Amino acid sequence: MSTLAIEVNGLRKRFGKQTVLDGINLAVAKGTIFALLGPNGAGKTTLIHILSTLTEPDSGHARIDGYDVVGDRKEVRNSISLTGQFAAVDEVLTGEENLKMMCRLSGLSVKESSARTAELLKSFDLAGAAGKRVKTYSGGMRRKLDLAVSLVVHRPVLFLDEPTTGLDTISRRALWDIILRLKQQGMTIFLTTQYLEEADQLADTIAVINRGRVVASGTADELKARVSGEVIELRNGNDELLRTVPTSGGIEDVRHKLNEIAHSFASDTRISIRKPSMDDVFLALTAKETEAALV
Ligand SMILES: Nc1ncnc2c1ncn2[C@@H]1O[C@H](COP(=O)(O)OP(=O)(O)OP(=O)(O)O)[C@@H](O)[C@H]1O
Repeated sequence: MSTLAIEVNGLRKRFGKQTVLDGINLAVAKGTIFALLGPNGAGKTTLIHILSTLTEPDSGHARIDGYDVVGDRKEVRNSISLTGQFAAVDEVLTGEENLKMMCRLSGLSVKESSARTAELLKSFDLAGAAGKRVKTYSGGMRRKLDLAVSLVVHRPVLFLDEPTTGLDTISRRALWDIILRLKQQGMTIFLTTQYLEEADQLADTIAVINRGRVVASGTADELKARVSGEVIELRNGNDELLRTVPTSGGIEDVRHKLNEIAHSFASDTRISIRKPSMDDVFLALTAKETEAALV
């Protein structure tokens, strides 16, 4: 049996004249978290739609748990849960009513539905709000409920399209904890995000997508290593970042870089040298692509 939950080979998709996916290749191991990172319009949602059988590719192949997304649509649908950017819950109903309704629609008996609903409300920390109408929920509570609704029936692969977009830091961290717990339970999780920190914190493997192509993939550390050397950071007296400058980290290069720029900064400017962050990697990779496309 394959150890891969998701395999994508040469996937292409056009909308009219626009090539949205331009030959995507990916592999996601079972029981891992994979993050697809890319700017607005990079093609992330389109790829999730193809992998979850909502859209057909023009060419190429993709398999979920061994099933082909075009040839075995029913099997693929039975292997996945999907949570989109906008919650598919009924706002007039309470959280508990939404969950029970989804349980019943998924074929559980009344008794099973009550038990599963209670279990999900507890594990998503929504028990206190179970009897409140969803329209009174905060963004974080809604997102948790949406995720809980998609997990009524256990499926091995979970797709999360920008799960924490628009949430505050506390709600974002609460969702990260839930996502990590789902991985511990053995799920494979494929998420898209525009947040580098999210990919860095959660994902075992990351692919950076830009203009419909994977421009880099690997672990967060492997990607960071692609931006060679170190980064000089300059901050003012209030610890506000003024500028970052890439450097090899060697004494000669650091001296040279500082000599070049020192005269433009106030005398109380502080410097530190650090390893590249995911932000540096992302900017370097997507900027390179954009430059290439403009030549
Ligand atoms: N059904 C469609 N018809 C025409 N164009 C589409 C369709 N779906 C997506 N596109 C275009 O394809 C491109 C990629 O869109 P997609 O939603 O996949 O990007 P994304 O990376 O998910 O971006 P975002 O982070 O903004 O959601 C965009 O230019 C979008 O306008």
